[in-house]
Order: sequence, then structure tokens, then C-alpha cells
Amino acid sequence: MNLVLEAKNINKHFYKPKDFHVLKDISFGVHEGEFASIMGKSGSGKSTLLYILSTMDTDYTGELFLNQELVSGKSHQELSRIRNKHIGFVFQFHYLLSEFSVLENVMLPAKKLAEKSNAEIAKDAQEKLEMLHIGHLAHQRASRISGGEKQRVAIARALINNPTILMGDEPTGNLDSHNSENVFNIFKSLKEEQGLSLLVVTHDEDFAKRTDRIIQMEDGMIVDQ
Ligand SMILES: Nc1ncnc2c1ncn2[C@@H]1O[C@H](COP(=O)(O)OP(=O)(O)OP(=O)(O)O)[C@@H](O)[C@H]1O
Repeated sequence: MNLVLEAKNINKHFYKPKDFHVLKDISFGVHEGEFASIMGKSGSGKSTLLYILSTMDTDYTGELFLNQELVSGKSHQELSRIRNKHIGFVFQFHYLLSEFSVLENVMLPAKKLAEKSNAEIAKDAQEKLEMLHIGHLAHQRASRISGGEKQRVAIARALINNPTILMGDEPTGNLDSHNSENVFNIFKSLKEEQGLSLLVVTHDEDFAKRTDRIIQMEDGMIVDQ
């Protein structure tokens, strides 16, 4: 099975207020169609690692491959394009633009990529919303929908460019148990029905236990996977 993401000997330091070796020789991979989770105590380095894996942070040593292509060392411009095309990201907070409609929010990453006409992008966005059972909300303002709906819109937006991998940093952290369960089920069906690869940082043990693999972090190291 192909690796969609591979980290080799990733090390990172923070130098302020003093030298702190936050990630210590991290190596692991995510296979095509795998749903993996990262767990670990607060401060163990999970978010720091995810920001490197998603190419948002380039200040580290080691090698990062996406779809078997070495991405470390590339320019910010190249990384921005790779990230937009290959990585979908869902955060704890939805970061929707509240004055825009749901549909416009979902369309944004595809407009940035500029590979399709606006009409095609709108059609794709509507399809993603239908898939997540919120098609009827397309023309609502993003500020006028519930928290659980906002997170589903954020997932639709993360999927609009048909990424290779979907990453999440505590994507259920702000949701009640019912909406968390919804998000888990959406992720699971994306894996099962579309073969999507997923990598999710979570504190929710119940969520992690039901993923294919738990990557356990402690003190900047992977101690179990
Ligand atoms: N910009 C920074 N400068 C210095 N130290 C930082 C910086 N960002 C994070 N840290 C420290 O690095 C360590 C790892 O932080 P990180 O946010 O990756 O942990 P985490 O496992 O995601 O924690 P949580 O579960 O609380 O989100 C922590 O000790 C944190 O205080």
C-alpha cells in the first residue's frame, strides 16, 4: 500500500524563551486509505507536528513526503499550492467567513486553486454539501447556522479540492457528543466510501480507539503506534 504521507527524522526546536527540543526524531507514515489518530498529553507536541505535516510550518529538520514527493525545502509558493491541492484541514474552530454564504465558504479553496470555472466550483461545492447532508444550507449566511453545521461546512470546504489526505487538529474539540459522533461517522465514511486517508489529532479516547491506528506521543516522541 502506498504511503500518502511520510515523515523521516523530523526534529524541531523552539529557541525562545530558551532552547526547547519539541519534536525528537519523529518518523512514521500514513498509508492510502488509512484513518490514523494522534494522541498524547497536552504539550507533547501533537499540534506542532501536525503543522509541519500539513506544510504550514517549514522551520524543522528532516524530510517530509506527500504522495511520495519530497516537499521539505520547497518554496512557500510551491508549498501553498501543494497544500491547497493535496491537504484538507479541519481545525477545532471552523474559521468560516461569517458574512459569506455557506456555499461561498466551501468554494474558496477551489477559487484559490483556479483550475475550474466558478460554475463548476459551485456545482462541486453543492455536491460536497449534499454528501454531508447540509445541501439545504448552501445559501444561508455562515453566521446563521449551528455549531455542528458549521463544522460540517468546514469539512466540505476541506474536501472541495479532493485532497489526498484530510488532517484534523481536534476537529471535535468544540462539539457536543452528538455532533462529535456525526463528525467521526463522516470521517469514517470518507475512508470507507472514497478511500480517503485521514490523520486526526484528538484528546477523545473514544474517537481515537475507533480509528485504524493510534500514534501515541509523549514528550516530543512517538512512543507507540
Ligand atoms: N511558539 C512556541 N514557542 C515556544 N514553545 C512553544 C511554542 N509553541 C508551542 N510551544 C511548546 O511546545 C510544546 C508542544 O506544544 P503543542 O501545542 O504541539 O502540544 P500539544 O500536544 O498539541 O498540546 P495540546 O494537547 O495542549 O494542544 C508545549 O510545551 C508548548 O508550550
